[in-house]
Amino acid sequence: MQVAQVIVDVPTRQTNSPFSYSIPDHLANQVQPGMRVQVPFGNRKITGFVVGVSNSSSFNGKLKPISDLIDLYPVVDSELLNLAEWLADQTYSFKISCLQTMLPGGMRTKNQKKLIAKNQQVCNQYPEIFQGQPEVEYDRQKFNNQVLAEILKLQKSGDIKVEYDLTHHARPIMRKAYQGQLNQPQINDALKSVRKNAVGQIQLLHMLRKYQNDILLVSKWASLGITSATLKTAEKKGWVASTLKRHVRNPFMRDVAPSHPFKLQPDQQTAVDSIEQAITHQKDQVFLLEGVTGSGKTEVYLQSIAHALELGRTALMLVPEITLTPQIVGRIRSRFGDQVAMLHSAMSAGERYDEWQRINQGKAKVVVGVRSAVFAPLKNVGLIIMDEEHDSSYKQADNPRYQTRDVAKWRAAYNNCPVVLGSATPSLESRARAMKGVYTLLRLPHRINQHALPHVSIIDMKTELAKHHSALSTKLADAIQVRLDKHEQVILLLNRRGYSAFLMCRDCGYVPRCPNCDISLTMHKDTHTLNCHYCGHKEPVPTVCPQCHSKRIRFYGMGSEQLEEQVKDMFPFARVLRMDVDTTRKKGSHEAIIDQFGAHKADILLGTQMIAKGLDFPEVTLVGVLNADSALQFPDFRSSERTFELLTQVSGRSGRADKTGEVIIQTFNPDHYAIQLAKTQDYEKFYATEMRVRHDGKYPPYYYTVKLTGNSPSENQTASEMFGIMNFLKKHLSKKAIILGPTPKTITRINNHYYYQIIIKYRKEPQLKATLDNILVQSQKKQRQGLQIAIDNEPLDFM
Ligand SMILES: Nc1ncnc2c1ncn2[C@@H]1O[C@H](COP(=O)(O)OP(=O)(O)OP(=O)(O)O)[C@@H](O)[C@H]1O
Ligand SMILES: [Zn+2]
Ligand SMILES: [Zn+2]
Repeated sequence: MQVAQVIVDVPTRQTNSPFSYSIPDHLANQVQPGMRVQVPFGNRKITGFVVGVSNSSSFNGKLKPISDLIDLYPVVDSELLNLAEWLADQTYSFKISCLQTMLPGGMRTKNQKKLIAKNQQVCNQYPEIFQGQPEVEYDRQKFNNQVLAEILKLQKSGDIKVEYDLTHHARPIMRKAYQGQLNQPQINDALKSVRKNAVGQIQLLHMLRKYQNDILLVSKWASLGITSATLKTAEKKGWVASTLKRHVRNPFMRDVAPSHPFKLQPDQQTAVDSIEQAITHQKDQVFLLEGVTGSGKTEVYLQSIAHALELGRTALMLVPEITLTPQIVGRIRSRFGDQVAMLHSAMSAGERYDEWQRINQGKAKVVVGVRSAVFAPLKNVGLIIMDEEHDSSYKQADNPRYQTRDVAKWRAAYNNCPVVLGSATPSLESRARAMKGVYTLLRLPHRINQHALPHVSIIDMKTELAKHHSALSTKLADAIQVRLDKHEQVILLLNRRGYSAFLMCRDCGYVPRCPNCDISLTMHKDTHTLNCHYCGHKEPVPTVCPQCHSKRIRFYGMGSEQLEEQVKDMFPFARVLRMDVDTTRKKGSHEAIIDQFGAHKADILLGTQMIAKGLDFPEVTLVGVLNADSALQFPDFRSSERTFELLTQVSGRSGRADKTGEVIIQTFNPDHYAIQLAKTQDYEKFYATEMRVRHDGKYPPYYYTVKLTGNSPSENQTASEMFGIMNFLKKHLSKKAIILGPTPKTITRINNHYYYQIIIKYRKEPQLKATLDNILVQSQKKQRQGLQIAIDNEPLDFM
């Protein structure tokens, strides 16, 4: 008898040990690791992942059989199964959530499946499956066990393809299409009969010769030079027939002209050589590519990827949240064309599934994507790149709370390939590792063609605001005017981190707060509501103060919309584009804004963090930062690092080509070292200064850290449970471990749950792993009593 080891999905009773189930005869030799199945559990049927199959069982007694298959082929390969094991261990989470994280969103829920016959012969040979149709819906009720076994065999041999139909999530898009109806002699006859000046029809007939009975979308015909008017005429003559065809979703949305590799500059060449060496010799070496903004890091990535492809291997390139990447994606596609697959959060479930399939089937050789793409089912990986490796979007905030960098390194070790971590402002963790020789440091200290880094000046807004009340300092306003006169371009950054627009009564100081959370409500002008960003609570904007009935209840803080109005008032002839969450909600609008700015159809691009990174426009010679320090007030040990990074990145958008760039930074903390060092763009000095701060404060990278968070509807319960956990930790860890807390979190109440946290800082704690594993197991019992516990290994912040 065959036995399957199954990781089951039972909320509040999770465990990392698989359960054994017997494999019923009709599924003998068909159940494989990496498939999802349905199994009985108690008196329910639940989903599970098969992680192993064996021929006997150590379990004495009768095993329950697997009830049914959810997948007809493994959706997770052996590499990813291994990875899940490691990930669960690393992040103190359950294997089931790791496995689910690896699948594209649309596949996590139950979907209809389609069976597609390889060819007509297969279709005819198995009428019990296909009933004469080339494609049928997989309906478990319709097929008995014997037919199911047959389907599984045919799918294994490649005679049947199984596709997940995401109809419920993303309907297939059907578009008008035309199909040729003529054979070659008929085409010849038609050509003789048609008038000489009917150019369109003649052209169409020639196309029919080539495409015969193919069904082509109207858009495809158009690209061949055939108009829909010509097609309609041809339809009347019976040359073509109209029909509908499934439009294959193209997440790139537009074609990209091919590009060629640049001749590398010496520093770039040295970097590419080292990376290529590691690819060729299959070494899982980690490189830190530290290059100032505009030093040509992207070109290094592209040529290294090309090398991996030449050796018949694949490449994975990770980028921060996609808002900043249309330009980068364009550059990759222009080099590698259709071999590129893309995975990011702005794509629909259907698009992501299509791309996932292309990768899984080996059709895509280069994957570009955000954090979750690190789980792309690429085989034979030859190179992994992480652009902007310091970016905070690489850490997942929910279970499993993984750091993409660690997963990338794991996969590199598994595939014997190098990892390239690239940044102008590497995370202190990575740079410290490079100093120790754990990573290989590659540096690009100069901009391409020796272009100078832009000149940066700092404006003290305290003195500025004493003089006048404008968001733009005199110096910044003057500098903008100069650019407008010279017909150059300007980028203005409004730093939104830790900053939002709120309502306040001018008479009594009343600020509307969320009834469920300890936080003030944020003003949303587009919907004209006050929203809570934590629980989703919404209420109308009051016209009188609920506390003192004054009418002087006003809106405070500057949103990008207000900034746009002010800029337009000051420069009535300037063409201004605004990029923020409101203007980029519609699909493709982000690209549209960037294209427009790139084509110099606007003079000023203003926006939030999304404009800070990755943009490469030669005409931009001025960057203004409206409020550099809104992140500095955060009680967060990384706030200086974040501020320095952001200022360096956005400054790097200025003067990237022949024209010299200028940057003007407005701040209330002109003397803060993060701002002073951003002025000289001196990463080395920043690194040295910040390392001292981290050393003195016993912060990473000198200490390892773990954050434990607990929440429940009762503040008393949360606090007392967290005290219990603290005592447990004290008992099991050494005297050297630093245990901070429990303390209420910065925002203690969210959605009427009370949050407390404990921070552990340590250098060496052999008992830590076992202790936290114990807490993880206990957390399931606590959860049933209403307390949620989260363990965050190496948290991004202590807030
Ligand atoms: N070897 C080269 N010769 C000529 N031009 C190059 C070369 N390498 C890169 N470039 C060009 O120089 C510009 C800057 O390069 P790139 O955008 O790759 O830098 P980067 O370091 O990735 O930038 P950032 O980190 O600031 O976004 C680009 O326009 C790029 O096309
Ligand atoms: Zn009031
Ligand atoms: Zn709320």
